[in-house]
Amino acid sequence: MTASNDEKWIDKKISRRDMLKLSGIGVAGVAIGASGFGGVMKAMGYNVFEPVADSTTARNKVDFYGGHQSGINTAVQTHIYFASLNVLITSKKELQELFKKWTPLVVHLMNGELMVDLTTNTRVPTGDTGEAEGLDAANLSITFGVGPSLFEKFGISHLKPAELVDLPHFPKDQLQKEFTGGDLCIQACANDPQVAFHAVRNLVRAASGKVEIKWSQSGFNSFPAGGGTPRNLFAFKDGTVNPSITDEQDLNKVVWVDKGWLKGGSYLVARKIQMHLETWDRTSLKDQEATFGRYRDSGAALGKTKEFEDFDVEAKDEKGEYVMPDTSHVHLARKSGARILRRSYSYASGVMSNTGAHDAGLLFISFQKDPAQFVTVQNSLGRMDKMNEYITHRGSAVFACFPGVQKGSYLGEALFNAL
Ligand SMILES: C=CC1=C(C)c2cc3[nH]c(cc4nc(cc5[nH]c(cc1n2)c(C)c5CCC(=O)O)C(CCC(=O)O)=C4C)c(C)c3C=C
Ligand SMILES: [Fe+2]
Repeated sequence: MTASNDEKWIDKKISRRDMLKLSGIGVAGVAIGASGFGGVMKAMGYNVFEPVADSTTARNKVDFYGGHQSGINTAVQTHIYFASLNVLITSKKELQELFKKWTPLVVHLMNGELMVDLTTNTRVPTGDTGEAEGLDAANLSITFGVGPSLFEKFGISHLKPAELVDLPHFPKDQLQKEFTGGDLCIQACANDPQVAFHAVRNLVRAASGKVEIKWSQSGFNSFPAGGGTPRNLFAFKDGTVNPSITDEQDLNKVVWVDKGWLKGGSYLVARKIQMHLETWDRTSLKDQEATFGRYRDSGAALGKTKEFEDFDVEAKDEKGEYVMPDTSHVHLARKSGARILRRSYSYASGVMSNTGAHDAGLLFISFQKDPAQFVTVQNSLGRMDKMNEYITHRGSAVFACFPGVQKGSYLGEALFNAL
């Protein structure tokens, strides 16, 4: 191939499909030596010695590089695959190498490309597991966080931000160890469930022997045809009152950490909350609406007509009773005075083996500049929230999500620079 041809190849953006076809060169038996394959890799834009760029031509692509990680102020996608990981390695150097290794792989995944496939030899496992072949980037976002236990494990407790502590026990919590905690998390969200799963699967596979999945949960959000707020499994619009993801000033107040190595990052709180659908389905619509303090169909606050109309939690009717009951979920959440960015997904994972009831609910996820914001809201809901009759908190975790990555840098660099 001439130099000019080579350049033409380099300019060409190559999709997952093209990459598999090229990998097929090896399958067809054409001999490509190590340097030859390096040339093919280069032609594909995969130079292992250079940082990988965000594709400018990929369809449905979320950018990787920027001031913040993707998956926080990213428009909510239809699917999530959330994984909480245990770290098996013990040296700080190995941990740093792991994040350096993951960084370009994440860019490839978010570009809708296959992970770097260093072999065309069909006698060895392929670099990418392949199930995202033919699918585009599907607005994949990938968010990494580190849990409190990671700092203890690596003897770097002095770098653990004071805010990063396990959440306190809340009244009515029935947490199960198998859905709680973790050294690291990977939140993969996409508009295709297989793209989200493929991302986590391949990142964990690339770190084989270094990490293991402690617990994971998939989830979904279904948006109305014309757009708008998705409904949760209790059929109520969920996500109406939330900071705007385009209002950076407001996100600075609510979401982004403004000090230390975590500056530009955020804290992720995950709660796996079972929703007792059978009990809910036996409840009258009036009681359901009193539970949330909103109308089911319109999503408006009780006493209002439009979903996004503001309301006064203290407003009373002519009988002197709260228009929005003071035991309702929204009344108590609003009265807490704390704000968080909610980014939750419904889940349905078969049945509970002990009861035969649906194992379904909400993978509640919120981002905040301090986990104390979540704690304030949860304490306000406390024992009073009428919704407690219909839910059980089963899992819990908190993670510090790194700031965004600039080209040439890698995930978590600020933490490793502080070592
Ligand atoms: C501690 C934080 C919260 C938990 C846990 C939580 C669980 C939870 N919520 C719903 C459904 C709805 N929540 C709604 C509003 C709402 N919820 C929280 C916080 C937690 N929810 C806040 C801060 C708010 C906004 C309050 C406000 O200021 O108006 C609503 C109403 C619509 C909306 O605004 O999104 C619904 C519906 C479920 C089902 C659930 C656990 C399973
Ligand atoms: Fe809520």
